[in-house]
Amino acid sequence: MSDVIKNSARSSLNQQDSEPVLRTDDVTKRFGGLTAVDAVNIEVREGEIIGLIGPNGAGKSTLFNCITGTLSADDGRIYLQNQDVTSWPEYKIARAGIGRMFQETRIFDAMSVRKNLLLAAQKGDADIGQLLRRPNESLIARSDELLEYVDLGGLAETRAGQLSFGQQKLTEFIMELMAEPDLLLMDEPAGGINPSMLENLIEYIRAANEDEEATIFLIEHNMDFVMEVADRIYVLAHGERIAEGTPDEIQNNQRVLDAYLGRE
Ligand SMILES: Nc1ncnc2c1ncn2[C@@H]1O[C@H](COP(=O)(O)OP(=O)(O)OP(=O)(O)O)[C@@H](O)[C@H]1O
Repeated sequence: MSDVIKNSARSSLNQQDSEPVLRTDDVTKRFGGLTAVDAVNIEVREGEIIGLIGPNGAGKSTLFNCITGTLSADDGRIYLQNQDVTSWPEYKIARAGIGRMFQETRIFDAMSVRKNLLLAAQKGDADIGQLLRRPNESLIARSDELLEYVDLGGLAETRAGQLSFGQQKLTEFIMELMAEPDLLLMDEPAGGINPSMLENLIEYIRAANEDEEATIFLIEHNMDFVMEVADRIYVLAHGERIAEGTPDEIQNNQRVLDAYLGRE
């Protein structure tokens, strides 16, 4: 599996022509006198892997929270698949096709990996008892397929609490994919992952992107990781969008370097 990914040249996929899955139009969020997100415009197109970086306190999490409806934006608009979702509640945005993977894992330790995956696939009004007692075959097949993806094939019946932190993160990643989101937001996926596993994680994210057509928007502090995995990167500093470009462009952008050195 990983060889397939390694050998497949990163397709340019004509993403420039694809539809925006997510678009923010001058999104602004204030906390008292502090403008945490200041008229930020971003666009994530179908099939892209987009990075969101910036120094501590730049407004990255606040922007994510506005997109998912966890916080409501004070100004500006947010569009999901061209639909204005700005004032929608969080549950409705989640149902509209946004998945979110957090830094800390949210797995049920006492349940098997498989049950965690099946639960993650549930739609809002599913009968959970029924889902776990008599899961449908296609969901089981999908959970098997995704477990193979991240090389956790043998662990379906293992109690999730027995997995290592890295394995739990991978489980959480495929839990999100079970629900087939139009857009997956990932909050520091590389955080806490040991260095030897980082290359694998990059391959898994790319595999999901290429084979599952998952569109991914991720916050990341690990520069090597984000430069390798992302097609394009947005940079925030003090709530403002200060740059957008390919990893090469961002690495050579003086304004970005200054922001990280505290010169902004
Ligand atoms: N609920 C809140 N109430 C008040 N201020 C907040 C709140 N949430 C965030 N802030 C402030 O807004 C600014 C942006 O914070 P945010 O967490 O979005 O930044 P970040 O880029 O995600 O930072 P980090 O990389 O450190 O996680 C910071 O100054 C932070 O202190």
